[in-house]
Amino acid sequence: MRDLRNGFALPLKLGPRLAFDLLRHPGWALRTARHGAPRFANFEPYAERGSSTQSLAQLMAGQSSGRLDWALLREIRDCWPGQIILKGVSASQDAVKAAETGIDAVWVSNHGGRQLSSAPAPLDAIPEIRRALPPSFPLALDGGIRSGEDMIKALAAGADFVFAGRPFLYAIAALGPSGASRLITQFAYELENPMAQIGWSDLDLKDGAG
Ligand SMILES: Cc1cc2nc3c(=O)[nH]c(=O)nc-3n(C[C@H](O)[C@H](O)[C@H](O)COP(=O)(O)O)c2cc1C
Repeated sequence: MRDLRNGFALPLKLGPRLAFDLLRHPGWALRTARHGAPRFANFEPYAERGSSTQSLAQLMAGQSSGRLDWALLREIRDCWPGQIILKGVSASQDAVKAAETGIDAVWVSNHGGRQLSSAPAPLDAIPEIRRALPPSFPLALDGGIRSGEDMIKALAAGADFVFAGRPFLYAIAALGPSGASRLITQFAYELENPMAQIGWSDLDLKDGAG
């Protein structure tokens, strides 16, 4: 699966635009030359290091084949003694079925809108899902969370846990490794003002608060 379009052949092929990027970001160019292009560590058992973007995309597409139906989920449940969180749920009927199948928590998500452009926004989907499940059933949410205020909306709409994906990529791309902790500090800061505005003194009190 090794593809020679990685490495130095690629900039030459892509021409002046990439050469311009290399000149503007020599540190990045040197790191890439030394360590190779960034890769998904979780793909490593399945794809050779240095595989092309196209072959990784094919591998990924093979993972989304629609084979995961409720019967298979039941089999997985019966085989796996640990906890299972089902990610990608956006309909209350599916959330209820997941709970009936013995799933421990549901993660309301459209995978960042990257799989199906028309998938509903998790923030729109979660209130009905929350109403359909017992209050103590754990619900997580991600997708489009960009600020502390977004987190408050998700929590108020029924989430027990809120996650962010791409903001961490952006923060690290902009600031390097320290970007991740900087973003967490920023999120914490952004939570404080809306909490004060709506009278939440503690996130644990959200269910009892106005
Ligand atoms: C580069 C990238 C790769 C992702 N790969 C997966 C994946 O393999 N499986 C998955 O369930 N979600 C995947 N996601 C979706 C994230 O887990 C998460 O649901 C999404 O990024 C949340 O939305 P946000 O980025 O708007 O916060 C990926 C997201 C990005 C940006």
